Amino acid sequence: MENKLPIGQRLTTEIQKIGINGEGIGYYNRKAIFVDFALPKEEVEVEITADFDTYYKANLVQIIKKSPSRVEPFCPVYHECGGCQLQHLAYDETLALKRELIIQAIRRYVKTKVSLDLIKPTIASNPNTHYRNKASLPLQYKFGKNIIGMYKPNSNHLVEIKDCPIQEQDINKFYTLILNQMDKRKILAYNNTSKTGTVRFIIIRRAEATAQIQVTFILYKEDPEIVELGKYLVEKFKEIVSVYRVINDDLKSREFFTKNTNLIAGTEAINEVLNDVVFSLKPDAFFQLNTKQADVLYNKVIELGQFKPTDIVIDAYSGIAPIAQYVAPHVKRVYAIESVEASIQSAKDTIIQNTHKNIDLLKGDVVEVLNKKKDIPVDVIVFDPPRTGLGEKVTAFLLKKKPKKIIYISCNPSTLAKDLDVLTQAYTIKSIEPIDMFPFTSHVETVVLMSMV
Ligand SMILES: C[S@@+](CC[C@H](N)C(=O)[O-])C[C@H]1O[C@@H](n2cnc3c(N)ncnc32)[C@H](O)[C@@H]1O
Repeated sequence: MENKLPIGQRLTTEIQKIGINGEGIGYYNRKAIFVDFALPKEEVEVEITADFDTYYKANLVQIIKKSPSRVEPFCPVYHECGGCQLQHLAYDETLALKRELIIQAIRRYVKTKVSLDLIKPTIASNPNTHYRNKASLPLQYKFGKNIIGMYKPNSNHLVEIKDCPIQEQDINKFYTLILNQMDKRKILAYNNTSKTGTVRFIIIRRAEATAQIQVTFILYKEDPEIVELGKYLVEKFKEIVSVYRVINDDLKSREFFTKNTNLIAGTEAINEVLNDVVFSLKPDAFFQLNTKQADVLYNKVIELGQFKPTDIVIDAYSGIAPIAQYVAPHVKRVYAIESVEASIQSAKDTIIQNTHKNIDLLKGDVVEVLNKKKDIPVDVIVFDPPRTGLGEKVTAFLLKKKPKKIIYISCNPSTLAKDLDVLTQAYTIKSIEPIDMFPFTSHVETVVLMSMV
């Protein structure tokens, strides 16, 4: 291409919009330049760091014309850690930007015209700091101490995290306490170069309603000292009620849990309470990371569903079935479909402990279960799939089965928009509502209500 920019080239560009990962996007000869930490309408000097077929990547060198929405990030390691992408933008503006990301995805993938009036303002998270109820952080042993942190994006440099403003305060507190105990007991983080140490990750999950904490140690190999530490933690701290250890020596896998997962101290689950329902949380069961916003999301489902006592509802991709639990009092029957055994188990325990017994748990892949149960006379289906979205098989099922109403919860605007493109052949979009589940990150949750044309 003519006028190709070499690596290291500096240039000035005006940022036009924000990308799906929160980066600013400027252009050079109509080829996009992705610049982390740059904001729309800013004039910036950048340095090209990579050249791909359709875009450049560049570092921000200096801001020549600053956006009025730019603010000072509140985390001291914001620029290194990579966990958040939007702390340099005023919170209200992050909400507007998340709505914009959905608009961009819909314009790109949905052929039917979608009126902007249908896309509501993003529902803010309150609180928007210390909202995260679970952290899964890697460890390193450095200068005679265990440290915990996040890997700097695209590097093996661990950025130490001491007091994360996104995690719940108790999670920060117990990370510090556990690391101190590990140092004292000479339990070391695993090091793959020297093959020393054992602990690869520590996961801490906290239930907001009960303040109970569950700690899970992901180990490279067995370590009897961890069992002792687990027992100590449960005896010493009233909040820590459940400690697990997992042996996982597969350094390439992104999964934490293996068949070699054992409770080493305390109870099997911690209890969270939402909408008067007690949820049993085992370490590998899915639970939304922002507890208060999860309640907002589930109440939104109730509001949009306008359920009737005669309704039959499906909660697809149900996790531990919180949506089924919220919907159950309003309808005749709910079928919850989930493939992961741990989540099904937690959902079962939740049903046993609570009053709503009109929920049937169906274990398996959503496509297979829907096809097996195709004769159920469904009124409303609620979908909450992973980032991959519904995909061809589920959308084809819906176009054939034609339930009256669909509520689609999505954590990925692109796959959502691709699925909507197919579903709008038979369905009318009634509303699209972004919900901020992960403040100051580029992630956005969306709830879409659709009904038969
Ligand atoms: C985004 S979570 C939603 C969970 C739940 N609605 C909630 O709010 O807690 C998606 C869930 O879908 C499950 N899942 C992923 N792929 C699946 C599939 N093909 N069939 C059934 N469940 C699946 C995951 O295990 C996870 O629990």
